[in-house]
Amino acid sequence: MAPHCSPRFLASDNTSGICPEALDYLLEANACDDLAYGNDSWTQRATDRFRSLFDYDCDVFFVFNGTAANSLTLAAMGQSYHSVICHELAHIETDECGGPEFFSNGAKLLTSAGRHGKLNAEGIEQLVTRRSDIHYPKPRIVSITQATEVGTVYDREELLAIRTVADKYDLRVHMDGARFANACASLEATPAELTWQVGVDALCFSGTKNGLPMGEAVVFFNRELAEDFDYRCKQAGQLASKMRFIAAPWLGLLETGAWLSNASHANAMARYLADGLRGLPGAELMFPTQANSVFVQLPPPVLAQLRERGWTFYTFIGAGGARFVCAWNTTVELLDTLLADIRQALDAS
Ligand SMILES: Cc1ncc(COP(=O)(O)O)c(C=O)c1O
Ligand SMILES: C[C@H](O)[C@H](N)C(=O)O
Repeated sequence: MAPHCSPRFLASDNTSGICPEALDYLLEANACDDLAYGNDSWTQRATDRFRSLFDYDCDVFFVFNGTAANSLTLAAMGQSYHSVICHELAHIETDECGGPEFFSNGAKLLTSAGRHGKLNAEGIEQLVTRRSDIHYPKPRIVSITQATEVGTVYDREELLAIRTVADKYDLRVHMDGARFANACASLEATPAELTWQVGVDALCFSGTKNGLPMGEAVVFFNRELAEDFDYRCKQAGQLASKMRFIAAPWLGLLETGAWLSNASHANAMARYLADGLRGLPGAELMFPTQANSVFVQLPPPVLAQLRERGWTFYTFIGAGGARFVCAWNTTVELLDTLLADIRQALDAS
């Protein structure tokens, strides 16, 4: 890291830079002019690579960020009079500023609680069967976040249980995969095993949090839902004219395998941080650390002390506590410095 950089950014994996693999491919794509609006060779190669990665003839689109990916995908999966069932801590509920409701022209989000930030079949069924009258926005979509907003993951059995209840009530399954790579790494499962093989209809796969400068892939396994999605993107201002500069870095992640190694490293760093916190009197871990984020309860004076020392972390992610997120470039040295600062602040509090 350059000497002028302040490395104490653990608020989000969004604060990380571009990983080398993505940057190499970006620079290669920059060497020549190419066609615009996704007609370039890099976009074709990247979308083909996604079909190879998932071992499925899926439809793939690139948009700039995760809120657009989620909002436009949900709009494509149902009608304005439908509702979307999600967890009460879901990003689409808490942090997208009404984007899903706006782009779907009014679909309502119905929220359910669930242990460790996860929806479960019982909670979904309760919302679906609560009412059947014309005044109730008809449930049509279940949205799950994998890995979840609190750093846990859905295993295959949990995903299959959700698919079973979705089939029972003719619901479609959307997956917010802002940290999908972290879930694959955590569960040592293939992308196919965690998506179409367990009945996911559409996945919003984040590249931004995985080492890209920007860029999310919307992957439709249920291709009927993808009809005219390109027009939906264009109208929403999400059709990149120089799409090759999203596609090429994505290809870099996929062709080199960095998409998985970056996630594995981030997960390992989160486990390292959690292990260090576990031994500290006054620090209370809030959730199992199954992906790349760590939620911990710390006394307010300790949080204030950490901020004074330049550490960045979020405390608004709905579950309380402080969230530290590790990324592809997080180091043990950085975490040791954080742990030492936390230890010192706890001793002083
Ligand atoms: C779980 C989850 N979903 C979606 C998003 C949306 O991403 P963006 O901030 O790029 O709109 C985020 C944030 O980064 C997120 O944490
Ligand atoms: C919460 C914020 O919107 C962002 N999704 C993040 O995880 O950092």
